[in-house]
Amino acid sequence: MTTDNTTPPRTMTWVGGTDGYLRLIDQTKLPVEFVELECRTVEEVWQAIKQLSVRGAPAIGVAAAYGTVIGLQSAVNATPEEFDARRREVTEYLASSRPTAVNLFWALNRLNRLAETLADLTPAQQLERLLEEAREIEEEDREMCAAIGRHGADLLADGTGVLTHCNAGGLATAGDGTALSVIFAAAAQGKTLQVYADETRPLLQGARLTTWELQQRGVPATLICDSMAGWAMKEGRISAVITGADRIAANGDAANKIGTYSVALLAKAHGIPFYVAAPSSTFDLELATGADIPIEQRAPEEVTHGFGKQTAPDGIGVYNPAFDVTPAELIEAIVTERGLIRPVTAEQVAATLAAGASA
Ligand SMILES: CSC[C@H]1O[C@H](OP(=O)(O)O)[C@H](O)[C@@H]1O
Repeated sequence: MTTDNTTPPRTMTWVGGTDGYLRLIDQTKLPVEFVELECRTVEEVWQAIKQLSVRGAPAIGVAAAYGTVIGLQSAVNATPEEFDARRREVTEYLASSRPTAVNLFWALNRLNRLAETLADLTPAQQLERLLEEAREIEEEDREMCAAIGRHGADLLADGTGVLTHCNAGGLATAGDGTALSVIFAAAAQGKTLQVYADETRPLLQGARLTTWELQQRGVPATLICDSMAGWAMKEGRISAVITGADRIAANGDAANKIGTYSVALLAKAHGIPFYVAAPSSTFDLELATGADIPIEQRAPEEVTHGFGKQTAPDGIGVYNPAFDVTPAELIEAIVTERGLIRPVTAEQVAATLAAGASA
């Protein structure tokens, strides 16, 4: 619930039936404007993911699932062969939107695997079933967020100063978030927390989105520049760090927003536990380690012209990786909907994910 006891706005909502559309909060406009986009073509969904109107690994997966349904609407009266060809075209197109968050590929693969079992149905019947699966993916994510909160809340003691990086809140998921779900759950236990939110350059998800969510929920929050995290730790303001993740390898190495690795090193240097919160849909067990996690490189203008103001000379070279990888040995525990992965080892990852039933 928000401070005025209302339910927080949903990151996205499917409107209608198989001929419906996806309505989503345009996160590039927050926190100054609350604007919702109506995506009625797969190109609009692709663009919304690419430009971070919808962002955050789980939210990207849910949006891509609904985007697949939208992309198939034009083929609902085609032959089964044409419908299948269109599905492969649409899912490959959506997969090209962003490379790092594995939830995107996990959702698309889930729909494709389901479709392969529906060959006896007409395209219209298949589309009904694919929409049902997209709705299921959304609902499961909501439930995983809640379970992550339950499993992680006890990690944060009353009076904790918690640092978080980027936004791993409700806006990044279909539910209450991952890292923020742990914070919301701990606050709901009556604990007093002081959250320090890294602004998270260059796109400022922390400054724009995490602070907005925490204010909505009445959780005390302080905004800091990314460069202030180490000093805040040195001053004793921080006693725990928790972030989200976009792709976690089989050994527990975790890709997350650029700057997370630096924060994890700072936490280690100050003896502060560094936690990652993520659902099982964020794990990529085909990767033994984080060495091969694809890191998205984004446009130089995000650094030199952030939100319309030029802050660097024309022609300067820019390096703008959107993610980095934190090695498992820097992570105290990974909070999943199936419990804590601690210690963070390949064996513990496998054991926890095999636990199956969400708590
Ligand atoms: C709950 S996943 C959130 C995760 O996604 C963010 O990346 P982006 O804003 O580029 O989609 C960031 O890495 C967050 O930790």
